[in-house]
Amino acid sequence: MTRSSVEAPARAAASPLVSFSGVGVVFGSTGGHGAVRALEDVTLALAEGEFVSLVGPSGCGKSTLLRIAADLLAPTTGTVEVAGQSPRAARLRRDIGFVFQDSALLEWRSIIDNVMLPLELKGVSLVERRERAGDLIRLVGLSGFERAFPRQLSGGMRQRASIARAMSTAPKVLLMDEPFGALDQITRDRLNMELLELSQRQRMTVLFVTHSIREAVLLSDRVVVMSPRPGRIRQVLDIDLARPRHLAVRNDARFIALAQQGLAELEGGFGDHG
Ligand SMILES: Nc1ncnc2c1ncn2[C@@H]1O[C@H](COP(=O)(O)OP(=O)(O)OP(=O)(O)O)[C@@H](O)[C@H]1O
Repeated sequence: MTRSSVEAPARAAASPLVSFSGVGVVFGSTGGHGAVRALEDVTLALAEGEFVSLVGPSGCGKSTLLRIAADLLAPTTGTVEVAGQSPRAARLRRDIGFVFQDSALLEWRSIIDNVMLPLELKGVSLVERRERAGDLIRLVGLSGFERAFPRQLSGGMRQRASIARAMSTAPKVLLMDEPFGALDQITRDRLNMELLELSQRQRMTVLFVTHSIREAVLLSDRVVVMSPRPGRIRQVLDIDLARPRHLAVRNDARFIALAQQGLAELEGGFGDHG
């Protein structure tokens, strides 16, 4: 059955885990000379366990939206809730995990020490930290590399470690900003599959930024296409492909049609702008 994109936000609104309501962001003084309107009137709700991707032209405010949810930035207008509370409260309760394009691991700490860091900050005992970090390292396929340092790992392995670290506090929401953008295609495919499996198994709510429409369609329940700056929601695509998904789904006619539709929306956005 095909769900329309009009019904989808209502479904998410039933018990939203993340909600943006009328969010706008202006950098610099509002109305001032150097002011940059990054986002305008963004309203979006993610249901618990939902995987939503943001795609849009460079500079349309995707990272800005993620940073707002992560409490790294306050919106100029509008409101945001994460797990029923403000982003600040959600961050302090460690309900949010964040993964960047560059793994941003601490180079002087071993992999297990990196994964344990959020637990350390939360005051979890050393015994429990070791156990949980060990489990996560196994989960992301890095067994045997606990004592290695980040520089000894490949890019894909570093991203796996980064995902394990973000998941260490069992966050309700995982925010991912182009996490696989710097990886080769084969590693990226493999990590896409692992992320799909992990997010389903842990019932995590994921907000994922990517430049690849195909990656967005492969992973998501919904794909949000944004307009050029100031970023607004241009279209929400419902990805009605069955789960569990495998890489081969990319050959299905429905996948190809959805990816083409997303691309057309993106290109249309550029057309409207110019
Ligand atoms: N701290 C800041 N001060 C001023 N302008 C900023 C700041 N952060 C972001 N911007 C501007 O806001 C706009 C949105 O940036 P953002 O990084 O969110 O876009 P994006 O869609 O993630 O881009 P990309 O796809 O290239 O990563 C850009 O024009 C950027 O230059």
